[in-house]
Amino acid sequence: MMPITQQPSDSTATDEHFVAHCSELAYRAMLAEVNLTPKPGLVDRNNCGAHKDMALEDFHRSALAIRQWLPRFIEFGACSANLAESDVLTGLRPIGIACETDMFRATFGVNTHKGSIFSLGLLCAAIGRLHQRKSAITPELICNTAAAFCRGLTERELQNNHNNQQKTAGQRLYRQLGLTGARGEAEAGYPLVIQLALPHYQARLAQGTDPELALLDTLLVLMAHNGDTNVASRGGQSGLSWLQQRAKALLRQGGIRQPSDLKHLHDFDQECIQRNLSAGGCADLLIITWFLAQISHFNYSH
Ligand SMILES: CC(C)(COP(=O)(O)OP(=O)(O)OC[C@H]1O[C@@H](n2cnc3c(N)ncnc32)[C@H](O[C@H]2O[C@H](COP(=O)(O)OP(=O)(O)OP(=O)(O)O)[C@@H](O)[C@H]2O)[C@@H]1O)[C@@H](O)C(=O)NCCC(=O)NCCS
Ligand SMILES: Nc1ncnc2[nH]cnc12
Repeated sequence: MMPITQQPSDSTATDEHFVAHCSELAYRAMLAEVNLTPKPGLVDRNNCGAHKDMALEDFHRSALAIRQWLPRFIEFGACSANLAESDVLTGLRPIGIACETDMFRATFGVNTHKGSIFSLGLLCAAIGRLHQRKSAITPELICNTAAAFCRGLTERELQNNHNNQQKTAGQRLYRQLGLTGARGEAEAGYPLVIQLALPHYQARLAQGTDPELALLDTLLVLMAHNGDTNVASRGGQSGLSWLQQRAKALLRQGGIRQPSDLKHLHDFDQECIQRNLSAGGCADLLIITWFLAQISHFNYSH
């Protein structure tokens, strides 16, 4: 994997270019995911999947609202580069919450990208920190840095959360099923992306698979392995196990390699709609996978 190479310089103009470029890739990652079709249970160009309260246009408006915050995450990561990693999240969170507020304003209160903001915010801040410290910028280093920002997060917000009456879906599902959700993935350094989804996507591309088919196949890999709290919140443990087994079975049959395989995804989509299951957490991890794949191509010198 080719790292983003860096040479020392004090040029503000190239820094601005760097921030703008990475932000644009993060924005395009959200569009690449939501426009990808057909995705089982998720919102796409064909339908709203298992969702009754959101459609493609909501995601486009939401992504536009988030776009303006992406440079802020990178800049905060750069500004806080001298802080200990464990102190970064405290400063990053208010920016994430303000970005969430803009997302909810753009969607009239619907949760389109809450998980995506959390993950993209962490990764963008990690990129800003690595850039400021003149480090190489690889997917592994980015995710390790995000993990270091989140050290102790699941313990603080999930394990030690007994007395909080106002539990989020993630906190409730941790108590019920032990799922650590978006926090657990981040604190572990996005292992599902780094060890499974990203190598899978890159291998498919290297084999010459059409990029959209490669991304759909990668979504199946994520669905087969992720303890997605959105799926569990809608379908319980049995819904989550069903979805994982269904994705595994499709992968065993060869996955999505050619256009004729798409009929399997259409069937899977109808079954998810019938069962009211949507893998929003997998969609977020797919956004990150696409984003990191682009970042690893970007050969930047400053
Ligand atoms: C730390 C937060 C993520 C807190 O969130 P919460 O306690 O609610 O935690 P989770 O439920 O665990 O996760 C929240 C969202 O994360 C996505 N997600 C779920 N599982 C995973 C996973 N295994 N790995 C990664 N990401 C995961 C998921 O987001 C997506 O789905 C949402 C749409 O689904 P939908 O079914 O419609 O959901 P609802 O509308 O909520 O319910 P329904 O009524 O419709 O059924 C969409 O948001 C996708 O993005 C989970 O929803 C974080 O929110 C937080 O603390 N934020 C503050 C800002 C911050 O800290 N920022 C710091 C860095 S910038
Ligand atoms: N396409 C999508 N459908 C539903 N939830 C999502 N969260 C992120 N992308 C999504």
